[in-house]
Order: sequence, then structure tokens, then C-alpha cells
Amino acid sequence: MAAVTLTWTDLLNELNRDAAREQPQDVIQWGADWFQSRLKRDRVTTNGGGKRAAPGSLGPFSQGGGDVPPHALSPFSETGPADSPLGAGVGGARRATIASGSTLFTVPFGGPATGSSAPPREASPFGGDNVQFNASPFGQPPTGDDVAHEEPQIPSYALGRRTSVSAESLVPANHRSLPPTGALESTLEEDESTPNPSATPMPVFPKSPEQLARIRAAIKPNFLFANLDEEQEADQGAAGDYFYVVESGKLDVFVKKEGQVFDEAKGDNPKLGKKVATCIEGSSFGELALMHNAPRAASIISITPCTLWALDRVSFRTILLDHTSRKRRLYETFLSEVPILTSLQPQERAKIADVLESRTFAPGQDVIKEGDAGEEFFLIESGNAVAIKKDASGNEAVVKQLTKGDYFGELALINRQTRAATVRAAGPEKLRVAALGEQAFTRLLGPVKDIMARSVGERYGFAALR
Ligand SMILES: Nc1ncnc2c1ncn2[C@@H]1O[C@@H]2COP(=O)(O)O[C@H]2[C@H]1O
Repeated sequence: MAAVTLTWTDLLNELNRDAAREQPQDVIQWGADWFQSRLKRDRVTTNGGGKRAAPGSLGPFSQGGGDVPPHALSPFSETGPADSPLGAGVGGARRATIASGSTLFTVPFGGPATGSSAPPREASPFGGDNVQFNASPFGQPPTGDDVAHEEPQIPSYALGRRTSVSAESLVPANHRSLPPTGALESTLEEDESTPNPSATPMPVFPKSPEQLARIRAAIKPNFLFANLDEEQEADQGAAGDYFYVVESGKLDVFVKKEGQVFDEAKGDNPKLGKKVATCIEGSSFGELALMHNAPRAASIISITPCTLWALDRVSFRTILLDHTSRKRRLYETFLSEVPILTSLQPQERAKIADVLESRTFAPGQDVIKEGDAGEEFFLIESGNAVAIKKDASGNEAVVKQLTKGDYFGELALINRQTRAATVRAAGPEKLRVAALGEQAFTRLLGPVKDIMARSVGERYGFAALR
């Protein structure tokens, strides 16, 4: 890679851009951290790929494997799972090439809670009294026999960690000047990008196809990559720096409250609280803190060696924003052309766009079946469908033709009855529908719901009035 000379002005411009984005409250601390982080990134980049990130820099790293007892989560534990997405042991870490800082990295968890030579570290991403996860993923590097990193040892003071809680101004990845590489989702999926030269590109770690396959498998059932309903966000929160996805291993989640009665047979831990959940492969945790800037509400302890992927707060929030903005753009035109929604304001339609979920059906496939319970409302994005009802002897008759811009599935939600008809993809092309859950239907379609209710008679005749 050709060396690029960085001028003082370039550096200050970069600093200013990042400061404007992060809006730190403790500017001196933030500035000190920024320069350290920048220096390390520069050293890693200019030293070439194939080395592990310097201590304190954002980077994928992994440690040697081995049998370890149940332990508190510590990114700095000295033993770790051999099956890190980066490969077993530190060799895998050496494969990591760091282009410019990092966003997504494995954090090997697996060290014993006690007996580690690692000194106690600063604030836990989980905060609170019942802290178990008491080390910064940016803190000291793994020890062990890896001699690959030759970068100067620069002391880390809360390096890379947020020194204050602030409102970040984030630019969706699809508005960035570089391909949206740092965001987890964007790393995994193709994305069209609209250039915006003023935006700071997110950092990225190149990943091998095997690593990508493993991340894909781990996040497949993850909420972040499914539909994001506002309801899911209206929950009590916790402040933290990272969102975690479990690639392998098992972790227990504990919540401590006043006056709890513990049942150790059920796994409760008097020190940490009641065991409320177990995280396994594909689970995720830590999102509430990032969404709401609140203290961590739970302690999470690995009960087997684990490999986690950690996504930093800014990238996490950028993904959410990106996801939202992409969905809004995707549905903006379509929703503005749906006749039943024309009475809504553009912002109201944007909110609907946020929670829609697209599905496709081959000709002949049923979207909903007469007599089933109804939990969703549908808009036809493209293709054709027919509503079919059975007579007393079980013969089917088409009662309505539906096409692009039409809606169906409202009756069961309005009347709180089972589905009044079967709706089937009619062809010739695939049917594409946008589904809206019942809660969102009620919350976001209030006035429209009334219009629909009033037009039932006219729309379906007596057939719909059961
Ligand atoms: N004649 C009809 N009778 C009942 N439902 C119909 C008819 N034509 C279209 N439909 C749609 O088919 C849907 C089946 O599920 P729902 O009862 O929720 O809502 C129904 C209507 O949206």
C-alpha cells in the first residue's frame, strides 16, 4: 500500500470531524484517547497487515484455548476458546488485518474469574455494583506467546471508551463517503451507498469467508437483522460501550433487585441476583444500553468458554440508523402510492416503513388461511392475490382480486375474529407483501383503521360481516 503523508491539518480535520460526531463532554480526556487511538491505528496500518492490533486499539484478537472453569466474563482472560472466528489461538489474531481501527471483533472470554494475572480493570460495560464484566475490550492485550505486535507500548487511559454519555450525531452508513464497511450488517451484505464526503467512514476489519459465514450463522436469529419495531426499543435500558453476539458458548444473565429471594437450585447467585436468562449461540445482549444510554441492568457470566463478537456503540447506532433510513427510502414511494394511506402525513408513513416486513410468495401459495388467528395486516407491494372463501360444502370461491397497493388482513385485527378468507398469491409473478404486526397496526394506523372499519360493508358486502 502506498504511504500517504498525513499533515497536521489533515489530522486536526479528522479530530474535529470525530469530535463533532461524538460531542464529548470531557474534551481533554476524549482528545487524549483520540490521539492514542489514532496513533495506534496509524502504526498498525503503516506496519502492514498480518499483525495483531496494538494494545488498546480496536482489533480482533484471540487467545489460546483450554479447559477453563465457569468464570466471569473477561475480555482479558488469558485462556480462550480455540474456535475463535479468527482461528485458534493467537495465530488467528495474526491473520487480522486492520485497515483503520476496528468495529467488529472477537472478544475471547474464557479466563478464570480468579487467579488471572491480569490486574483489575476499569468500568464494566455492564456497570453497576454487580459488575462481572469488569474490563474494557480496548484495554490490555492478551498476554501469551504472541510476539507479533511491535507497536510501541502506549499506556491506555480509558482508550477507545466513551468518557461521557452524549448524543452522537450519526450518519447512516448508506450516506457515507466510503462503502459502508464497518457496520456489521454492511460488512455482511451488499449495500448501495450514496456519497457524502463530509461523513467519517466507519472502520472495518476485513474478514475471511469462513469468518463471515460464522458471523452470519451467529446473527441470523438476531433481532438487529430482523424487523425493528419501536416497541422493542421501549424497554428499560443500560449504558455501555458494546453490543455482543454470541458465536459459541453459554452465558447466564443475572438481575439484582432489592428484596430478592434466591433459589440457588435454579441458578440464582446471591451476589449477582436472580438468574433471568441464558445466552447461547446466536443470542445477543447489550443493546439496551446502547439504545438508551442507561446503566447496564444485568450481569452476564460465561459458564463455558465463549467466543463473542462485539460491536461498538457508534457502529451499533449507525446500523440502527442505517437500517431505518434504508427502510424508509425503500418504502417511501410505495407507501405514498397506497390509496388507503394517502390521508397520513409523510412522517406517519415513515413510521410505518420502519416496522414493515417484506415477504414474497410464489403463485398458489397462501399468505393467510381462512379460519386462522390473525396477527398481521398486509399491503401488496407487487404481484396479484385473490381472496377465497369456502362454502358450506368446502368449495372455494374467489371473492376478491387484489393487486399492488391493495391491503388485506385488516378484518381479523379490527373485528378480533379469525381470518374471514384465504388470501393466495395469484401469479403470474411472485407476490410481494409488506406485513405490519397487530400492535403496530393499532398504534400507527389509528385513523386509517377507522376508515377501513367503515368501508368493510362497501368493500366486501355481507360476506365480510360475519
Ligand atoms: N369478501 C371478503 N370477505 C372477507 N375477507 C375478504 C374478502 N375479500 C377480501 N378479504 C380479505 O381477506 C382477509 C382475510 O383475513 P382477514 O379476515 O383478517 O381480512 C380479510 C380481508 O382483508
